Amino acid sequence: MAADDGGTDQSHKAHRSRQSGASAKKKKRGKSDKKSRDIPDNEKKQNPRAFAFSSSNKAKRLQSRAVEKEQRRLHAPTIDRTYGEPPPFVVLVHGPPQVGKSLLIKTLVKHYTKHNLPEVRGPITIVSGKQRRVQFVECPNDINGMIDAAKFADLALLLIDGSYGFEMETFEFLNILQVHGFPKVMGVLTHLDKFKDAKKLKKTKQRLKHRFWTEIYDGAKLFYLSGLIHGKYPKREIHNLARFISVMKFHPLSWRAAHPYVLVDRFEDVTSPESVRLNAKCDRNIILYGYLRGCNMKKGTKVHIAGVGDYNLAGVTGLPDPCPLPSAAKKKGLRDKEKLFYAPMSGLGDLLYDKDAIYVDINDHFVQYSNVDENGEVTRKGKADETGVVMIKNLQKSKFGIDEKLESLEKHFFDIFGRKQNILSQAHDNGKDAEAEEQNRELEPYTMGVDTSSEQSDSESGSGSSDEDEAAERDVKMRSEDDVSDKDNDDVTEQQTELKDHLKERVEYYGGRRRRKVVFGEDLADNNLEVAY
Ligand SMILES: Nc1nc2c(ncn2[C@@H]2O[C@H](COP(=O)(O)OP(=O)(O)OP(=O)(O)O)[C@@H](O)[C@H]2O)c(=O)[nH]1
Repeated sequence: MAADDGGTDQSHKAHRSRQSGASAKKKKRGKSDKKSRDIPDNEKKQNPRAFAFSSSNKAKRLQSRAVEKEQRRLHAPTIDRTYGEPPPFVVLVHGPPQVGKSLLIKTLVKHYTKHNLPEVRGPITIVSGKQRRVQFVECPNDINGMIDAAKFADLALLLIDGSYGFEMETFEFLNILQVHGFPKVMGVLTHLDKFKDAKKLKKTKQRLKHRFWTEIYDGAKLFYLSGLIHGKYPKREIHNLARFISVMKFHPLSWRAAHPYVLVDRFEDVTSPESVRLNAKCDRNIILYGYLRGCNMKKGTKVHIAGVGDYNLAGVTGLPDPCPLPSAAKKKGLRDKEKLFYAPMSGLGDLLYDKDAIYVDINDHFVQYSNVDENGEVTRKGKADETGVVMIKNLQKSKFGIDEKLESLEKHFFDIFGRKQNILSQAHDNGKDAEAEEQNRELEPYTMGVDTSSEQSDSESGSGSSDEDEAAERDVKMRSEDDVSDKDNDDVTEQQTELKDHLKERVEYYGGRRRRKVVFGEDLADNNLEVAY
């Protein structure tokens, strides 16, 4: 039929879009909106005034950002030549005596590893994240120790007794840091629980913060540890500090990056006992263990051991990492079991690596003793004639552990991590300050001398900021690391020349011991002394 043929080429009537009604209106509105949004760029340029900044603040911000970007571009790029797993970053904890250095390290180690550290001795390596290890070191209280420590610190935590104020040790150390490339520096105020009056505490915090900023650079990080809870610093504050350390960016210092150096975390005397017996002062063979930093070390190089002298290396050997990074591939987070640490000098950790052996320390309650009891009977049956069993029995008989042996060696030999008496204090004892000290000795402990009251009134006047703690916390949370660390570095170099010509030292007895207080220029002029609480 004809009707069937026409079926294929039948022309349909075109759709007629609606000209009126709700949907037509909506369509029209959509089109006009689109038009207004797509203003072409050249149109904007034709009328620049219409698109200028409406806020002067915004304009200023944008301009300074542009200048900053430009300046950063002009800086010589720092080349990081390290490859493989980077060695742990060294966090040095420095401060005058009794300020809380050991306690801070113990609390930080507890935070990271959930283990209690019995004592702080030598470097303590911990895994702080999937890609990062940190080594905590307590700075000795003498000037030689400070000089050595300034050479290897990547970050220096300067502990300051907030209840007393700045002490000379802090400024001496800052001066030493200046000539060692100035690593990152952060301040930590302790003993703040000694303040009874909250208002006074707030003012002192602010005063110390501004003084810290003057001495280092504006905006230098200062943490507050408000007191002790069950003999430890508060968890929240330690969490913030640890977070800051974990995310901090460390820029390689150029001299260090070009020279190999090792921070020794363990050493061993391998001289044959016979030659020591024959001559107690014979030349010793010492093995030093530690992470190699900077660049590669060649076998024949001469090395300088700080405080000991220059020596030839008999050999250099690569050992398995005693505290490896967790395998990043498998898991997202860092599980509790993997939180590793390595502190051979502090008596923490189960594994001890030697050149030719690994010592495994097993907890007593996991050990099946096969020792012979008092009656001569074997308490638990084992194969008595096996060599391994005999060796273990011999070990059980040994009177002195490896630690005691090392200790006795140290006494006779040298003390790498020694805590010698403060050379400076000795000098002062003998020198010009002896008189002043003698006078101060007559004063009661806990008294501050003549001008105490004037400062008290001084610290009461003025205004305090209430939002410092919040700001610190916020800072940790919303950290834009790149900007901050870059700024830090720039600021430090700018300010290095301005440090510390304007301060004086005052020796006094406070809190039952001798302290060297820092008195600043303006305080001297005003005859103002600081008061604690
Ligand atoms: N009230 C109070 N006591 C603190 C605070 N910080 C530390 N201490 C106490 O100060 C004492 C000394 O602490 P340490 O950690 O041994 O100080 P240190 O700086 O390692 O001391 P040295 O190794 O002798 O230089 C300890 O008894 C601590 O409990 C604090 O913020 N408030």
